[in-house]
Amino acid sequence: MIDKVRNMGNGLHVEDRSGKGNRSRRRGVLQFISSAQMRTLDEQTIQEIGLPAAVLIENAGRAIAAEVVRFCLDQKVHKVNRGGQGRLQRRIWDEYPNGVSNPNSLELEHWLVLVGKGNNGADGIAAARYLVDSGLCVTLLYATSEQEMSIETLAQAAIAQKLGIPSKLYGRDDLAYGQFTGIIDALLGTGSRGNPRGNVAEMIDQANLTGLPIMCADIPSGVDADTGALYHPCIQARVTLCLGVLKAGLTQYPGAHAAGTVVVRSIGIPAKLAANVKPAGFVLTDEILERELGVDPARLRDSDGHKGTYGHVLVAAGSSTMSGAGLLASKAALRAGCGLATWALPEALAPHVAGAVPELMLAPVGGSMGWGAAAAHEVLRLLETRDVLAVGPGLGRFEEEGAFLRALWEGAPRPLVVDADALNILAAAGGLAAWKRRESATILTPHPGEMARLAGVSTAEVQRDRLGLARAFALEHGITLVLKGSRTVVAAPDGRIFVNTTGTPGMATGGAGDVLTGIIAGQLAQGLSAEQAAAFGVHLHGLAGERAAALRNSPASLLAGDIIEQL
Ligand SMILES: NC(=O)C1=CN([C@@H]2O[C@H](COP(=O)(O)OP(=O)(O)OC[C@H]3O[C@@H](n4cnc5c(N)ncnc54)[C@H](OP(=O)(O)O)[C@@H]3O)[C@@H](O)[C@H]2O)[C@@H](O)CC1
Ligand SMILES: [K+]
Repeated sequence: MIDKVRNMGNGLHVEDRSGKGNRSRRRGVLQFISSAQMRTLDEQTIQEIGLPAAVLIENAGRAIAAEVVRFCLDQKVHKVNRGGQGRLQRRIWDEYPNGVSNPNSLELEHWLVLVGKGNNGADGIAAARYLVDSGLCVTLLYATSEQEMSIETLAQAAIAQKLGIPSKLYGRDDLAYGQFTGIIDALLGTGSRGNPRGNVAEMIDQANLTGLPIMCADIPSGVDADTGALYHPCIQARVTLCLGVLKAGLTQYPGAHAAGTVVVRSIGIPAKLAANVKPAGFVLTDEILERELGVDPARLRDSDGHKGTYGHVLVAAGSSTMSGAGLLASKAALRAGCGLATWALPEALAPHVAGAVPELMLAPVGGSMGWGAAAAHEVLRLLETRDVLAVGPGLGRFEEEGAFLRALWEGAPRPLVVDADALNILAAAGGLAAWKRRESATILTPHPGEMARLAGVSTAEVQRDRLGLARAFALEHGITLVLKGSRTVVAAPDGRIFVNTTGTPGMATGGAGDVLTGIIAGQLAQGLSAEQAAAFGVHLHGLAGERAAALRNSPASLLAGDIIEQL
């Protein structure tokens, strides 16, 4: 199966191209691995199985060339559409994507291939051969002389020379970029280390400056394949043809942005070998939810179920200036399918919100003091007859906040979701290190700023390696972590990682996090485990956000409450 992970706004869209036409669906089993794992897989295939490197490179070259042809034809269809020439459009689609297209439709294309000295460069040269045979003009631009090339790259360069494919050596030969229609970046792949240097760095800068569409072999040169962090300089691509298995760094920003549309294609690594590799993580699709997490995405309900079957969520949230947070979280829990929800809130707030959500029960706590140590004990008493506690949205900061949260953390014998202000209280009190480790399921849902406070690092450090940090944190503290932001990362305490595929930039709006907390708590109440509830929760939250955004004139107009209505 060929999977396509398409960048649309901040979302991650998976296309399955195995069927007829392109159906944009979040389907397929998409796992990602590190660059070290990929190198091991390459080596095992070559050395243990005996499949020559040249075969893998041949497959890689053919896959890259096919994607370039596809890209060129897509561009033509786009242009034709604008000109309204429907018949020509149909003709192009008829010949696409099966086999090599009519060379006439590609003769004006002239692609420049940037060739590095490693095997990534070899892939680029192999691609050049297939492109020439498809009717395109191609020029190779070598970063280094032959003496520095890997054995495979040298072999490919010799073949290209015999075929008369034009080539230049960077720094020695003049080159007019104006003649080209596109660029293949085959400078650096999984063997890349640190900031691109020397000729490679100059070639990256110049390629970006041309404004031409860039297609990357395997990864964009300058992206950290494991974290998605950018080195300097870094290719800014239109498409990245990822070879063999999706690389972890392409799932996270800013690497995901530099990569553009990511297409994952097989290069002939035997499935048996690939199956032995423990993935670094999974992209959340329906299949992954079902296969890896045992979640039924259809959310079927028992025909003889009653409200007690689906659990009772208790939300401890809200303050006089942030009353909406508790309402949003509680209502989202109900819409997520729990049977009942109770909102524990400061007594003074209760009269102002009574009746706002008729399905919701209110439990005023804390007397005239509001939130404090005494309120915590009332919350724990309420929890005796409820299934899940979510704490934090709109809570604010208050005296006795550490004692309040510690009482809940150590005293709640039920699944607990900790969000927003409760995360900051947890960080300020040093609770993760000092308090008793919880036995029941615990989910923390920080955004990058809250994560930074919890981990004692800067926000920039969190964002530099979201996958690595989330995994290490969940493992160390035995909790399930939902690290929010584009491509939300869910890390389970056993070290498994899931990257969310749904959502829209419109969801960057106040209250959206409170809604997520409610959805996750609602799933926990229905009996899902912490990692099931967290992963399925972020998936549902994003889907609902997409639907809600589509109903508005602009995604920018999305309100958190709209997300709840689309659950
Ligand atoms: N393995 C296989 O058999 C197969 C591999 N395939 C393909 O090959 C890719 C991996 O190939 P690879 O291992 O040769 O590494 P690759 O990234 O091409 O080059 C690294 C070279 O660049 C250099 N260099 C490093 N960092 C640098 C920097 N910052 N700035 C400047 N230079 C830098 C470094 O040399 P150094 O500077 O250390 O002397 C090193 O020699 C993989 O992504 C895939 O596309 C498959 O398609 C088929 C089978
Ligand atoms: K590359």
